[in-house]
Amino acid sequence: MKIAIIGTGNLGKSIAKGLITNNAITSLYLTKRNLEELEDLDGYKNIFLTTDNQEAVKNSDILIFAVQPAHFEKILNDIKPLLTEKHTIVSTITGFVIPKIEEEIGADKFIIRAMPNTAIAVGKSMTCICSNTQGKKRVQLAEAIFNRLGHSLVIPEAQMQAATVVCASGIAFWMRLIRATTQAAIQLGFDAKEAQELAMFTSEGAANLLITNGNHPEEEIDRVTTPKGCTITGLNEMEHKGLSSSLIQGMVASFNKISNIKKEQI
Ligand SMILES: NC(=O)C1=CN([C@@H]2O[C@H](COP(=O)(O)OP(=O)(O)OC[C@H]3O[C@@H](n4cnc5c(N)ncnc54)[C@H](O)[C@@H]3O)[C@@H](O)[C@H]2O)C=CC1
Ligand SMILES: O=C(O)[C@@H]1CCC=N1
Repeated sequence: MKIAIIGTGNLGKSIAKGLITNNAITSLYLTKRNLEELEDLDGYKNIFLTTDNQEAVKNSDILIFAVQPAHFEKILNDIKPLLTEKHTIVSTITGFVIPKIEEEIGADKFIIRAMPNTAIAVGKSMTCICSNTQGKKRVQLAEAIFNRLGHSLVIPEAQMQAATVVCASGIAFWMRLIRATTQAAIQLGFDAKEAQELAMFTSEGAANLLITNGNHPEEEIDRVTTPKGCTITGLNEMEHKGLSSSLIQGMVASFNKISNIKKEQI
């Protein structure tokens, strides 16, 4: 696959690392305004670093856009004359809806919106995907790419804003939970390194129980909560302090912020 990542910042670089580690490329063009931060990716076979988006577009078939929302429109305009039948446009840009992309480059283009997360760097991204009418013909291609780099789900575009919060921002939310459990483990007597080890692998185990068994989280909780025991005592105290409620309210606030990002683009 001849892939270009237009805007190799935090997310773009994570995608690049995932693609390289999984041998998922024939060639990979990485573009960025300042290439210094990509030095560690220099020198790999078939990887090209450039500030020239047009060069990347000409030499690639799959174009993954990972720039800030405010920069996307101008970049689309710059590369529009170079787009041909061979190109599949994959946008990871938050809040930039397909009708707006079609307005810039035309509804005849194969347009996919993908919402991955930074765990794509280690092949563990939960990526949601949707497309325009033309892009439906290439959704399977997008699924194939993102399934190599984790797990993917095709959704209607109307759910993309929610997917951004749950999956993309979700990495930060889960990190904070892991950090908080690490802090608790330190208070309970472990040194910092051990505390993080306990927190990381316990959260991995919890997620894997659900992935492997397909159970509801409460079924797994019932297996752990001994009557009159320490687990239910801790859980109830967390809920008295608003654990579930604060997570839900935070995610709804995050969702509402995306509506403002969209308005800022108009
Ligand atoms: N960071 C994340 O976890 C996620 C980000 N996103 C979306 O991905 C996009 C990028 O986010 P980040 O990587 O966090 O931002 P970032 O600011 O780290 O990366 C953007 C990159 O684009 C480059 N850039 C700017 N103008 C350019 C141009 N004309 N040509 C080529 N490169 C250019 C910048 O130099 C920068 O390296 C945003 O739209 C964001 O909403 C989506 C999902 C997850
Ligand atoms: O925080 C943000 O706005 C972007 C979108 C999801 C992850 N990072």
